[in-house]
Amino acid sequence: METVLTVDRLGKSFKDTRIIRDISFHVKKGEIMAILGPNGAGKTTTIRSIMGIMYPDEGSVEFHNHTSKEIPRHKIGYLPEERGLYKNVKVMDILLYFAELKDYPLKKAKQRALEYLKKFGLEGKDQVSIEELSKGMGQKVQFIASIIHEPELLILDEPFSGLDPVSQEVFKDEIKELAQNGTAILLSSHQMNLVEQLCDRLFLIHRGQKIIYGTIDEVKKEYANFKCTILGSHNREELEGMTQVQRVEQNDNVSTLYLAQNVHIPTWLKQLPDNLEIQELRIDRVSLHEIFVDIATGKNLMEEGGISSDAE
Ligand SMILES: Nc1ncnc2c1ncn2[C@@H]1O[C@H](COP(=O)(O)OP(=O)(O)OP(=O)(O)O)[C@@H](O)[C@H]1O
Repeated sequence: METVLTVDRLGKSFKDTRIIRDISFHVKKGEIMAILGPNGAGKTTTIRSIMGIMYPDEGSVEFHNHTSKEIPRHKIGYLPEERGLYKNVKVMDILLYFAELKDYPLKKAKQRALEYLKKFGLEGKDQVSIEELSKGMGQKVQFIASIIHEPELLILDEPFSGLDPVSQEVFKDEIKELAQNGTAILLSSHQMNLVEQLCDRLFLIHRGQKIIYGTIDEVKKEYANFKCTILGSHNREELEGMTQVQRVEQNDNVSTLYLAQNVHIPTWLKQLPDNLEIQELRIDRVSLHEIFVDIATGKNLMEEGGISSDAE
């Protein structure tokens, strides 16, 4: 698939503080790519630099073959992190205003606006003023505003924040459908579970730098080691001394053993000590959520392997 957006070695400082450095990734047509990271990691700074709202100090942003001022902004849709639309304007008027800003034909925009309002459960709200909508409804209208002009590239900064689970599903389905129809999508989030369900690739950023970059499958294969959870009373040192155990966590009488990347589970299970008390035993892969939390809190599950900065 053709590459729509290329971000190359982006860097940005505020005063003397480096906020992001050496950020490089691309987004292809029809693909959903996530920028993930804890609060303050640099997601919004990266997105604002791509959008030209902020000027990066280093690196470049390319949309197809266009750079900086030549980028045709009307082919890009953007849902900013800060929500809010003019309060005393009618829903349809605001949507048509956004379409006009992007030079999109108004008749077509009106039709699309009505279709989307219906799809998002806001049928009949087109003549209601924004201030009469709930926060979630307002967010849906803002989402429609970002896609009204059929953008080739859609950038969504925290699209799911503040939404109830049902609205999250509605957004997820719509984002998937847009990608299936060829839109290149870049979204930021700190909700690993949603990213896992929705995205093709992810870029994990922490303290302004790349930590992991790859497809969801690659990331899982490379970082989501096995863990073994055993119910029973155990001596911690004994568990720590077992082969291929990298780390042990204990909580009451539940012990979790984090295993090495190349462990062969059937072989490993066979060598468990005869005297080990097992009331229950479970083998799972470490979830992407756990990987995320570990990185964000500076703990490293994969102590031997470490977190690579070259996942691609
Ligand atoms: N205008 C600014 N002046 C100075 N520092 C800034 C400015 N904007 C952002 N920062 C700093 O840059 C860092 C990254 O912020 P950014 O908003 O990009 O993070 P984020 O990953 O989007 O976080 P969140 O998930 O909390 O929205 C933070 O430490 C923030 O304080």
